Amino acid sequence: MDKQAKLLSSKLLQKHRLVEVVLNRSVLAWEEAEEGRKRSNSGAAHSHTVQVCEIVAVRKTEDEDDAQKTRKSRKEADQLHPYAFTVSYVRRTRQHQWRCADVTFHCPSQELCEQWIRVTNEQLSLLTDRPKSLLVYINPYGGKRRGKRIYEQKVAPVFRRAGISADVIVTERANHARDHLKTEANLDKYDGVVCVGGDGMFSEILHGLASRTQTDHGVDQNQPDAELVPCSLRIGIIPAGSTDCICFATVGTNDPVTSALHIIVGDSQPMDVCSVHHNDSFLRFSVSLLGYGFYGDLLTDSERKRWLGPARYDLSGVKTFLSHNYYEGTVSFLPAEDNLGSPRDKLQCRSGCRICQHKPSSNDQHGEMSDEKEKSAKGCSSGWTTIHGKFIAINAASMSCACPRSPKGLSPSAHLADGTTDLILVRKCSRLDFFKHLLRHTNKDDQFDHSFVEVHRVRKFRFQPRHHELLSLEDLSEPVQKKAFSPICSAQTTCSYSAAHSSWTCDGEILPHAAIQVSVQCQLIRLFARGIEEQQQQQFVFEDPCTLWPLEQSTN
Ligand SMILES: Nc1ncnc2c1ncn2[C@@H]1O[C@H](COP(=O)(O)OP(=O)(O)OP(=O)(O)O)[C@@H](O)[C@H]1O
Ligand SMILES: CCCCCCCCCCCCC/C=C/[C@@H](O)[C@H](CO)NC(=O)CCCCC
Ligand SMILES: [Ca+2]
Repeated sequence: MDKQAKLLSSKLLQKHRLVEVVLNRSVLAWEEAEEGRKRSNSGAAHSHTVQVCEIVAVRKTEDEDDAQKTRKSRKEADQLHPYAFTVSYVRRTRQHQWRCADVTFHCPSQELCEQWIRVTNEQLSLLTDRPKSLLVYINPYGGKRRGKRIYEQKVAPVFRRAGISADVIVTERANHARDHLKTEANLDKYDGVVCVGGDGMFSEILHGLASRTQTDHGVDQNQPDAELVPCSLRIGIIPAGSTDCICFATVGTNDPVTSALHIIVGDSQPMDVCSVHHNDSFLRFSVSLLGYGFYGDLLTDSERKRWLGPARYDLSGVKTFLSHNYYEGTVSFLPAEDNLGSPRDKLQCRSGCRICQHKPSSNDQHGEMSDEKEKSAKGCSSGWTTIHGKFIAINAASMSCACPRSPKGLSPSAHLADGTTDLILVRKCSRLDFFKHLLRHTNKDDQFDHSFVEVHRVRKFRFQPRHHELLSLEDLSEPVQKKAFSPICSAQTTCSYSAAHSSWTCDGEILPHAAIQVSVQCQLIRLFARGIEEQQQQQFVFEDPCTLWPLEQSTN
């Protein structure tokens, strides 16, 4: 099929200028017609192109405001073009933000106007990746408690314009969305699930959808080696939380309208999910940060300060930094040797990422090894690597974890969908050194370029706190009881403290066990996103802005 072949071509009026408008299978384009340019003595024609896949909707222009505006200032030529249609499309503005722009074309006859609407709609109906029906969950208490307003004022109008129907559930308690998805929701009715909230709310949606998928396929997710079935419904994230790192790292900005437009155009971004087990029982899934030590302590403290909103992280951050705790334990991991990238290669995961498209060899898919191979690997340490040490932080980042606080993230070169996680080990060091390491998360310097930091790209890892190594297997099945904090001032020049153990934060939730086994499930879910676009793909538009809507409101 020739994508360039013209489906329609007409001379129409746009803002009193006669323009040549062309539609083919991939593009809608318009530029001032030659006669118009001659008349107005303007030089070279400005041409405009919109990808058909980025058209939001086309409709007859019936809006009274539009009609009145044009009637008042009608010139002779306009009166010859009394019928109009409006195309709403995606316009890139700054820093990965998208807006919905409108352009209106006036036609000389009703037939021509209707033909344009019909043929454009026919092309849109061929875009089968676009969702028509969505199930939306809103957390009214996430972030600055603006989820409901953000959805109603910024997102619902764009969905309506695109002809998307949405069933909306405003959650009434924590885990409402998770439980509804797990057992009640009739998922056959929907083309996707939308989460309005932060990373914690996203985690609920992920758990509901992934667990439901395993149950429907008879897969027992308690088995650490079970091959999990990918979820068929995509998830859209409308950011309305405190960190929103999953949205930021998959879209490049935390902006509700941009996210809504990625949903409308039917984008699809596969994403790795870590499954976390304690012995043979499933604990949680993680897509962003699994952190022990610094981030575990920070999150534990910040949970008590939820009432402070996003500022709780700053306060708990300072407090945790000043405590300067370290923890002893053993980390074992299975390196992703066949992966194309490495954590320090400075290759960032971007839209259409080559590394995420590379499939690992069949016997290493999902990072799985046969039991025998794995056991022997552990025994002779050829596959698994074991490190014993005292750590200030152990972080596993399955994606960059970029967020407004740290625009390049915890692991700037981590990939969204390569089947690996970046395991970052920060050993005991002075407060000043740890501060320097943290500071590098906010600037261009390499946060891994310290003697006390190492980073490994892995498919699986385990952690055993030292405290537990002396216990029997039966004891290991008991939840870890947090010991009374009993600081021991170390003999170092700087004062560090060793409590018995920390907790793991798993995408912002605290895990009940310190001894965990983690396995990356390659591309278990898909988001309505496309990864961060390279800067040159952004269009910077300098001509007259067409109407951008919904009009900016101070809801964010
Ligand atoms: N109706 C509700 N009442 C109380 N808690 C809720 C409700 N709905 C969801 N939650 C819980 O609120 C927690 C926090 O929500 P959310 O992630 O949206 O915001 P946040 O914590 O401010 O942002 P972030 O996770 O990005 O830091 C989630 O763990 C979720 O389980
Ligand atoms: C001297 C200045 C030092 C500044 C250091 C900044 C380092 C920031 C790294 C931020 C990494 C965030 C990773 C995201 C994790 C989310 O799953 C989780 C839930 O939303 N949020 C946090 O853990 C919230 C984590 C908040 C950390 C402050
Ligand atoms: Ca990954």
